[in-house]
Amino acid sequence: MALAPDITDLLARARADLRMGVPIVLGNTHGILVLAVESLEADRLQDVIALGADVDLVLTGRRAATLKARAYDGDVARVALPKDATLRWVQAVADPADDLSHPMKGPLVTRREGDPTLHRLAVTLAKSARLLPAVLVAPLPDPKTFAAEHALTVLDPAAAAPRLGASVVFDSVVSARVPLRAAQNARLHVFRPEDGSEEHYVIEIGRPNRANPVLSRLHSACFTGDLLGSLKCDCGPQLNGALAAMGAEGEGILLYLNQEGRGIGLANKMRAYALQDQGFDTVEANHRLGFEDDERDFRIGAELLRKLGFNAVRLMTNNPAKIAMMEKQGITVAERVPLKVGENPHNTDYLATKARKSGHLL
Ligand SMILES: Nc1nc2c(ncn2[C@@H]2O[C@H](COP(=O)(O)OP(=O)(O)OP(=O)(O)O)[C@@H](O)[C@H]2O)c(=O)[nH]1
Ligand SMILES: [Zn+2]
Repeated sequence: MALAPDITDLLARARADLRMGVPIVLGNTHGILVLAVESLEADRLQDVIALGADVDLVLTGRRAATLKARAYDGDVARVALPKDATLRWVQAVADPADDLSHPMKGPLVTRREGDPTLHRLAVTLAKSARLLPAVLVAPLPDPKTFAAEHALTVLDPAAAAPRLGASVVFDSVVSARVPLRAAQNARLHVFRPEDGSEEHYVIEIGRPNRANPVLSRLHSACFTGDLLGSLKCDCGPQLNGALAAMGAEGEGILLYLNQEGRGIGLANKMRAYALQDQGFDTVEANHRLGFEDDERDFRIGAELLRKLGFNAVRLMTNNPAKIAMMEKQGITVAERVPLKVGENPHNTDYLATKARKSGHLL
């Protein structure tokens, strides 16, 4: 029946549940109960332990490496939850904030037997909810009944897994004229993803000919740099520089993608900043939190360009990964236009790290 939620709707509901600290159920005949560590509450932790099953604290391989725990499953590690585990302990394993001041007392016992497929899916879901990538998992012998008794969202893993990795489909919601300082003939388009994730915006300057490569920028949201004028990165000057260049040419397309913190969200980016104050660089900080260097889905940029009728760009970037992904998605990068602005004493190391570790072009 069309009134019932489909798998995309259920995934959006599951993300909201995890952010609120509500458990979800993955699986139909065999299944698991999943709770995000970031939103875990003490009474829910006790309830999970009281189920009496072997509970796992599932981390990414990156976080496990920092904790020197064996990740038998490669990209994820299943840490056996001690029966006397406290909320503080669980949070300290997941969150690196106190790694240096209160090093974990190990060793952490990780599981190697059993199938980690559902555990991996649970971590992916926590990431897509912009939470720390760490979840508590308890096996459920009868997931459907358990979910019904506790009014929990149930996801069928066979349906959920492909949706989590799929390209997002967008609806064009509205567009209207917004005269900008950099270009008076600008329009803002709002695109809404059908999976319930963040909206993205496109600023169209002039009326570029769809048959020619358009001057473009894929700009990732940076609240601190774009709005506050943070000196820790170069985002604000890049945003303004790109708009100014498009204004000077009389046309261009700036995609403002709400992928804050290279796709980890503002809260996690601030966790990364706190780690950077402890001496870790931008890449190391992401890894300690359990993330990859860059968690953005660059397919979104290509998708939006295509929706607006563009197949070729002159891309303003220093990031070769953006160029490669555009090409892979079938958008021709006719030219790379360097965008070197905004270097200052606070971001010299950040920019140098990006050049050294992420291959950014100088
Ligand atoms: N996780 C994390 N994200 C950061 C940090 N500093 C800036 N960001 C984010 O990085 C993104 C900036 O990306 P872009 O401006 O696209 O930069 P880029 O990938 O280097 O590519 P170009 O600017 O096109 O060369 C924004 O989402 C920022 O919020 C950091 O230290 N950690
Ligand atoms: Zn920034």
